[in-house]
This record gives sequence, structure tokens and C-alpha cells, in this order.
Amino acid sequence: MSSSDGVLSDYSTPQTSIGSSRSPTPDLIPDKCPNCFDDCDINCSKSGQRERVVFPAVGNICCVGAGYVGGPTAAVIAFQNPGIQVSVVDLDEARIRKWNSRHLPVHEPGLIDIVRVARDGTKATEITLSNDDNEKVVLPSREPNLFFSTNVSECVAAADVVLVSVNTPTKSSGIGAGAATNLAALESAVTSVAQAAKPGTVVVEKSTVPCGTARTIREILTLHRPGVPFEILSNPEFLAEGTAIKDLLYPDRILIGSSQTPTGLAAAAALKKVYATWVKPSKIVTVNLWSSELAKLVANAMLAQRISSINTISAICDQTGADIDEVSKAIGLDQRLGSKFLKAGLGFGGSCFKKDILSLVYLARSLHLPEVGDYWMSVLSINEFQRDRFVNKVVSKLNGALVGKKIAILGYTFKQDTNDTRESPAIEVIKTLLAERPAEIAIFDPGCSPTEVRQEINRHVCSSNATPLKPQGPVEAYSNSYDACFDSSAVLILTPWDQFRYPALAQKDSAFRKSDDQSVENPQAFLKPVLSEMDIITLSEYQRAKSTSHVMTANSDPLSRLFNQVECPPGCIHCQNAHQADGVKMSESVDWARIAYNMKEPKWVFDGRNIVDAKGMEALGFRVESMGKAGTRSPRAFDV
Ligand SMILES: NC(=O)C1=CN([C@@H]2O[C@H](COP(=O)(O)OP(=O)(O)OC[C@H]3O[C@@H](n4cnc5c(N)ncnc54)[C@H](O)[C@@H]3O)[C@@H](O)[C@H]2O)C=CC1
Ligand SMILES: O=C(O)[C@H]1O[C@H](OP(=O)(O)OP(=O)(O)OC[C@H]2O[C@@H](n3ccc(=O)[nH]c3=O)[C@H](O)[C@@H]2O)[C@H](O)[C@@H](O)[C@@H]1O
Repeated sequence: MSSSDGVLSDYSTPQTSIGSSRSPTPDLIPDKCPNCFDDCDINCSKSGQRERVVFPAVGNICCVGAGYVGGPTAAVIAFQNPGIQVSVVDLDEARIRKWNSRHLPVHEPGLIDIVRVARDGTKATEITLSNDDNEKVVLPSREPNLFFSTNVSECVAAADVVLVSVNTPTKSSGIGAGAATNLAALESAVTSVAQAAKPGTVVVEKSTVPCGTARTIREILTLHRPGVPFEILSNPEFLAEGTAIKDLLYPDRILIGSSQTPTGLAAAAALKKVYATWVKPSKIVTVNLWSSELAKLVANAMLAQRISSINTISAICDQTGADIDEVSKAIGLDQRLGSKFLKAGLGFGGSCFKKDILSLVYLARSLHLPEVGDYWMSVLSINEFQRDRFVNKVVSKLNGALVGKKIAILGYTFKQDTNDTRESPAIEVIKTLLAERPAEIAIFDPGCSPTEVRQEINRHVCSSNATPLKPQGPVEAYSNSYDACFDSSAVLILTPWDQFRYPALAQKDSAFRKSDDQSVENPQAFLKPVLSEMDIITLSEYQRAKSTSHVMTANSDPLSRLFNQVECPPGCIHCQNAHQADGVKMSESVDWARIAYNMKEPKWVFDGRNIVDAKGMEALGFRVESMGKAGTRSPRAFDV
């Protein structure tokens, strides 16, 4: 594939939908010049004689794509920059309606609080500090600066910066199916931007994309608006679902990739200023476009690799006397290794790890580096191996006979504190269990209503148009764990929701504050003339901590600065779903003794996330199987 001059000439992602005669997108021909990412000569002199270009301050940002990344990211940018108008646009009307309602389409701890401040504005208030001197803090009112709309062209036309945050799944058909990235949504979004944006708009890749996509974006813009200047940046997002708000408020780093031309660097500087209102400059890293695009794929691949690595060790623990949590702790204390992402379980899920590794593998293989591709592919193989190991354990402990038995599943989302079920390991687990013909598979998840779970099952687990849902099939979704587990022979924990832990957690983490942050203890921080939004967050945490109730609840307003939320229309399905919990509070820890009382002997619990203490559960009458930990089972080969 390498040509004689060493210039690469293969493609990472074949053309997905564009109807022009352009080459497949994006291509992997590195820009000829190592200094600038324009189509210039190899001896480009731009880098040597750079004129200084300064972009005007950003006053208006439009985010295209109101999903799990676009919505929270735009909300935090708006929250931290009251002087910038931020719009979030999407083609999906229902999604935008939800963003404008009290039922946000994305469930994230703390998100509603951030959205209410930025979307609805705040009242002026005076706070009496709960300290010895009862000092007063005055908070001015704030105008709304976050808007959700389906009017893509109008919002794009008004923007100085457009963040493209649309879905980039793996291709499911055609050339590269199951490996390459489907850039159809990105292409359509960039086409809308090309048609409406004003000259000089900075177009930012927020989506995770194959290397070389910035160049594809440039081609699309040029195709529709020849001669009009646009700058393209890569600014990948590193938030994790369930902790999105904390990740956005306290990012480890902000990565900005740009072309190394004066205008590219100036565009990067303009975007840097937007983040600099709350992120230290030392954490804002500027690199070239390729490095930025590749770094995002590599970050996800390496996180997933750690999970697969520890999961292989859990398989060894399962057959020896070692305990995987003890092994993780022992190695994680080595600062070179670190303690994060060493939690063994039934494997990772979610919409990104698999697709981003596949994208990396596709890139490596298209660069004729099969060994590199195989190496990363093994991370995915181990993930499947681990999930299969878990289900096989369930079936074998139940004597290979699930007929006539009820199996309860606790957790359907791919991780805790989200309503996202994309690529959840639960889907494959349920498919395998179905083949064993159990009497019932009963599902409960604190993040999804039974209606949502049923819709998901029909979408993903349906075979030859026959629904596995009751009454035709054995699958049923419940609104609480007690009904789901009632009369069951086994409970499978598939998502590490805190509610399922045993023993229960003493206190849940704040959605806004880092656990090592001591500033909340010091009220002096609030006694200054102008408070930033971060100061106000800390103030609200301070007031919360000083109040009698330490519980973080959605819609809580410790500073009394929020406006009332809009009322829902009568018969709102989401309000009804919220009340379907049959009197059981979703945030309450599961009463495992109550579950044990109503289960069939021998009361199996298969802990796919290692979140219950087997010994303690044994005392409640359960038999427990975990992943790589001593459960209630026959002695292992090397037990002493
Ligand atoms: N979900 C996550 O935690 C993270 C995702 N990412 C990346 O961010 C990107 C977005 O991911 P999600 O937010 O999870 O996806 P999502 O599917 O939740 O949201 C994408 C949104 O874009 C909209 N959209 C598609 N084409 C459009 C168009 N032409 N015009 C306007 N709107 C359009 C869709 O209707 C959808 O609402 C992906 O590339 C993903 O890999 C990156 C970091 C974290
Ligand atoms: O690009 C993305 O989409 C994002 O992907 C992941 O975030 P996310 O998938 O939302 O959540 P993670 O916390 O990474 O968890 C992913 C899966 O791994 C599992 N996991 C995580 C950690 C661990 O130690 N063990 C483990 O099995 C989780 O249960 C979950 O199923 C990355 O953590 C983010 O940095 C990245 O921005």
C-alpha cells in the first residue's frame, strides 16, 4: 500500500453515502506537508513564516447532535460561559422536545441541575451561609443561554463555532461492514453546516471519528462552498456516561487538534478560550489533527484493554485460590499502573469501546499492519470470552436445566447511572439464556422504565419477528427488584448499580464535587465580589452538606435560584413511568434479605459485577458466584 515515496494511499473508512465521485472517506493519505495540514507542497514554508492570526472571541456556539455527548457537553459549555449563546440542534424532534421539558432524554447525575441553570436562567438570590457568622452571599440573576432546537440551518448560521457531535457507529453493511465507521450522519451534518454556516466558522469534530476525517470534512465543505474559508478542529470528548457532568466539569484534559497553519492555530486558540473559563490552561493540550483523532481511539482502546486484561486474570482466579479484587488492589497500588479500570466483571459494554477498537483495527489493517490489528482485536475476543464464561457458569450451576425456572436480571443498562442500553452485555446474556427455554426471564433496571426495557428487547432480542416478550415469550420487565426476583431460582447482577450492592454504600458520591475536594469545607471561598459558576456549585454543595439531609436528589435547589420547570401535558407518559415504581424508591438499596425470603432454593446469585459480598450474602441464605472471587462453591483446585 505504501507508494514509492512513502506516502500512504489506502483508506480507513470506505465511502458510506456521499453521492459524489470523491474517493472513499476519510482517506489515509497524510497531507503531504508535515508542517501544515493543507494540500500544499512537501516543502511548505508556512510554518517557518507564520503570521499571527487572531479569531474574534466566540459569542455563539451550535452543537449538532443532541445525544449523550452533544447535550451534556453543550450544557456544561453554556453553564460555564454565560456570555456565549449555545444552541443544540438535532433532526430528532422527540429528543429536542425532551431537552426542552423536565424529562431529559439523557439521564446523568447532575445534568438536570446544569440544564436548568443554563436553559431556564436563574433568579437573583441572597444566601445566608450556614456558618458561625451567618454571612450573606448575593447571587445575581442569570439569563438563559442554552437553547434546544430542530432548526439546524438557523442555529448553524448564527454560530462562530459548530461542534459536530453526531453518532458514528460501526458500518453494518457494505464494504468494511462490522469494522469501518459509518460516517453517514457525520457527512449529513457537515453538509448542513456547509450549506448554512457563515464564512470563517470553525467546524469542530466532537464525534469520535477515524483518522483522516478532518480532511473529509474539509472536502465536504469545499464541495458545497468552494472558496469559502472554514477552519476544522478535532476536539474529541472523553466523558464517561454516568459521570458525564463530573467529567465535563473536571476533565483530565481537553484535547484540541488543528492544522498547524496560522489560521488553524488561531482557531484552536479561540476554542481553548471557551474551555479556559473553567479548565486550567495546563490541561488544554493542542496537537495536530491526526494525533488528536488517533489519541481518542487509543484512549478508549487502552481503557478497554485494561478491562480485558484483568478479566483474563479473573479466569485464572476462578480456578485457583486467588481473589481478583485482591489482585487488582495489589497491582493498582503501583503508581505506574494505577487503580482505575481494574474491576473484573462480565465484560465491558457501551456504544463506544467496541466500535472504537474496531475502527483502530480497521486502520491498522488498512495500513498493512495485521499484527497490530490482531493485537487490538484480542481485546474484543476476551470481552466475549468473559461474557460467555459468565453465562456458561449460570447454566452449569443450574444443572444445565433452565426449563421451568425463573431467572431474574438486575441491571439492563451497560453501566450504572445512565439510561443508555446500547451494546449492553445484558442483550447477549438474555439471548443465550433464551435458548435454554426458561419459564421466565424477569428484568429490572433502575435507569429504564419497564416500557423502555420492553422496547429494547423487541429491538435487539427479537428473532424472526417473534417477540420474546410475554405473553408470547418468557421475557418480562418489572418496575422494581422485588417483583423481578420473586419466585426466581437465580438472580443475575449485570449492571453495577449502587442499589444492588451488598453491603449497601454508606453514601453516594456527589454529582458535582470530586471526592478529594476540600474547598466545600471553606465558606471563605464564597465571600468575594464575583462568583464563578464553579464557586456557585461549591456553594450549593456547601449548603447541601450543612443541611440536615445529605442526599443528592434530582431537581434539588439548595440556593433557591431556579425557576419552576415547565409543566408536562396531561397524561405525560414519562411522568407515568416515573410513578411506576410501585412505592419502591429507585435510589434505595435493595433489601437482599427480602429477596432471599421470596426466592426458590438454592437461591443462586450470579454477581457479574463483583458488587456483593459473598460471605455476607451467604449469611442471608444465598449461594453466590462471582467473577474471579471465592463464592459459595465447591473448593477450587488450588484452595488450601
Ligand atoms: N456516548 C458517550 O459516552 C460518548 C460518545 N462519544 C462519541 O460522540 C459521538 C456521539 O455519541 P452519542 O452522543 O452517544 O450519540 P447519540 O446517538 O446519543 O447522539 C447523536 C445525535 O445526533 C443526531 N444526528 C444525527 N445526524 C444528524 C444530523 N445530520 N443533524 C442533526 N442531528 C443529527 C441524532 O439524531 C442523535 O440524537 C459518537 O461519535 C461517539 O463515539 C465520545 C465520547 C463519549
Ligand atoms: O468514548 C466514549 O464513549 C467513552 O467511553 C468510555 O466511557 P463509557 O463507555 O461511557 O463508560 P466506562 O466507565 O468506560 O465503562 C464502559 C464499560 O466498561 C465496564 N467497566 C469499566 C471499568 C472497569 O474497571 N471494569 C468494567 O467492566 C463498565 O461496566 C461498562 O460496561 C470511556 O471511559 C470514556 O472516557 C469515553 O469518552
